[in-house]
Amino acid sequence: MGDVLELNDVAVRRGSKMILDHVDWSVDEGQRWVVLGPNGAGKTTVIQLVAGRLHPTSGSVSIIGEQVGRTDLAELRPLVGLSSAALDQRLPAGERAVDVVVTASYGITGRWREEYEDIDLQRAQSLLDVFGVGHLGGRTYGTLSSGERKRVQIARALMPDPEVLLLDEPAAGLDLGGREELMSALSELAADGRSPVMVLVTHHVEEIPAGFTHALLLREGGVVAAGPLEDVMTPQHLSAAFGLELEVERHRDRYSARAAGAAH
Ligand SMILES: Nc1ncnc2c1ncn2[C@@H]1O[C@H](COP(=O)(O)OP(=O)(O)OP(=O)(O)O)[C@@H](O)[C@H]1O
Repeated sequence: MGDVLELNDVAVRRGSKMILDHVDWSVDEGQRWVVLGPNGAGKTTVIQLVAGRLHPTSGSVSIIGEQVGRTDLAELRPLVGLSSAALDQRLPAGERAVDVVVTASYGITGRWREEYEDIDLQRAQSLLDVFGVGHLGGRTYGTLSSGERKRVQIARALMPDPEVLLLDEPAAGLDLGGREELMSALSELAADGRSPVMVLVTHHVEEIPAGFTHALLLREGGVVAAGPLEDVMTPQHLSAAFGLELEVERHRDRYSARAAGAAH
């Protein structure tokens, strides 16, 4: 049984549509997972379940040994740091980047009348430093580029020192330089034994940071394959997930994929 996250025969239904069906997934301490699959495969829905934001229609979801439905979701949420596009839209454009990070200790978006401890502000600043945006702490969030915002969001997700870090498409919309900088920051985080369990959602095999250990491959709400990265990232599994014949290459610690037979 997964110590950290566990899905047992999970289904999620919306109206007549099964968004997830018969999903089993187990995540242990120290692992770094990528959740990969085409549009509409159910990746964000899986993340919402393990973030304690959504109840399954059937089956069971456990977060750090606590079963969703039997435990107050409000108690589970601080254990899980989440960075997603939906959350980004709720962050106030007029707030300083450092405040966007520090408010996460209080589980809120938007600084109001709270007094923050110096130690919290120092932690927020050092997390911004780790992601290379320490010099932007005093700038308002709305003035940051999308790449800078992504890094502030990840710093925010790490602020409460969560047990699990969930990153839903962290590289979406970034240019090549921004993507590669983010990949290298995430690789460093993945290599640090003090980091939380990490789960990263993407459509692109090129966006799997070096140092990630496992993959969950989804298609149409079901699991195509799950396990150690090298076992899952085969042409057979990826072709089945994406519905076309793919060639897959690994160069050092990074992957790339293209349609089989495409001009080289
Ligand atoms: N509230 C809802 N009502 C109906 N259908 C929904 C609802 N939420 C999600 N879906 C559908 O469930 C499916 C899975 O959605 P989900 O966002 O989890 O997929 P995804 O793999 O993250 O997709 P993408 O890569 O496009 O972001 C999609 O077909 C989506 O249209």
